[in-house]
Amino acid sequence: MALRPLCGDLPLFLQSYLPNAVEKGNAIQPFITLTYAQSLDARISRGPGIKTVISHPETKTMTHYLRHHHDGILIGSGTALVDDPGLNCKWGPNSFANSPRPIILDTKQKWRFNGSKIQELFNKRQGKPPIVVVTSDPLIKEEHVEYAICPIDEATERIDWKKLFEILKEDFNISSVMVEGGANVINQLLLRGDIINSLIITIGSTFLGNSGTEVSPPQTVNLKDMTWWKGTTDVVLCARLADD
Ligand SMILES: NC(=O)C1=CN([C@@H]2O[C@H](COP(=O)(O)OP(=O)(O)OC[C@H]3O[C@@H](n4cnc5c(N)ncnc54)[C@H](O)[C@@H]3O)[C@@H](O)[C@H]2O)C=CC1
Ligand SMILES: Nc1nc(O)c(N)c(N[C@@H]2O[C@H](COP(=O)(O)O)[C@@H](O)[C@H]2O)n1
Repeated sequence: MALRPLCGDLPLFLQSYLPNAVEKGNAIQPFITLTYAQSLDARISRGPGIKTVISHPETKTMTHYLRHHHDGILIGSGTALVDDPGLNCKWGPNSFANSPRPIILDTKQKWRFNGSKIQELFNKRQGKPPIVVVTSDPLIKEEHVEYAICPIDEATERIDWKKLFEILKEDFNISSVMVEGGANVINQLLLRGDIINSLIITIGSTFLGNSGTEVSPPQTVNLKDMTWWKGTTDVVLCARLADD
């Protein structure tokens, strides 16, 4: 379905939270934006396995505008398996050129490009082929997929985010990444003020209830540089993670 036109005041509202060309060019780390849509009770879906629309069409367009401004878009395997998202950019005249590279964090190697929405869009030249993040040489290598091999942190049994973003910049020329979720990924990265440059949260005017998938980091997280946009049914918060 076609997107609504972008609300006229959003580009200026978002401007100082978008990847900056000068910063991008000089940094070792890519510019990282953490962005998602949540309900008033901090749920990002109605429950496990349930793809849930929270954003109003005008904030959905904003998400595609954000996609246009990033080289890569990262999600966890939970989201890839449940939502089968397209992760392309429908904003602007050329979906292929405007789209970020989908990056799927799939250390357990469960997600397949073959048969996915990402493949369907790639075949129609409306989206880019994905980079799949793994911890060792993948058991199955799919055509058109590139693999980022990222070491696992022995203590946490998770990949080291800093290392991953360095690999994406160094080996794949990805200078900016928009992280879209899901909850597991967001709850980790809300604690990483050392990595996250911008936080952009759409808040829909609905409660999804306590069986919904919750975004809530394991400890207090303070924000700085907050600014709010108000749409028809949603508000958008732009901020940065505070150092404390
Ligand atoms: N409303 C919104 O904006 C969004 C909503 N969602 C929703 O979120 C839900 C999925 O969230 P989750 O189940 O939490 O899954 P998730 O998408 O956060 O993926 C979790 C998986 O990613 C991998 N992973 C995460 N961090 C890792 C690390 N540091 N190292 C290695 N592997 C790592 C693991 O395999 C883990 O099981 C779905 O219901 C989806 O619809 C997802 C994205 C955005
Ligand atoms: N911005 C936003 N609003 C919502 O209401 C959502 N449910 C999401 N979900 C994210 O978008 C992905 C779907 O992308 P495609 O439209 O298929 O390209 C989904 O997987 C979540 O990451 N986002």
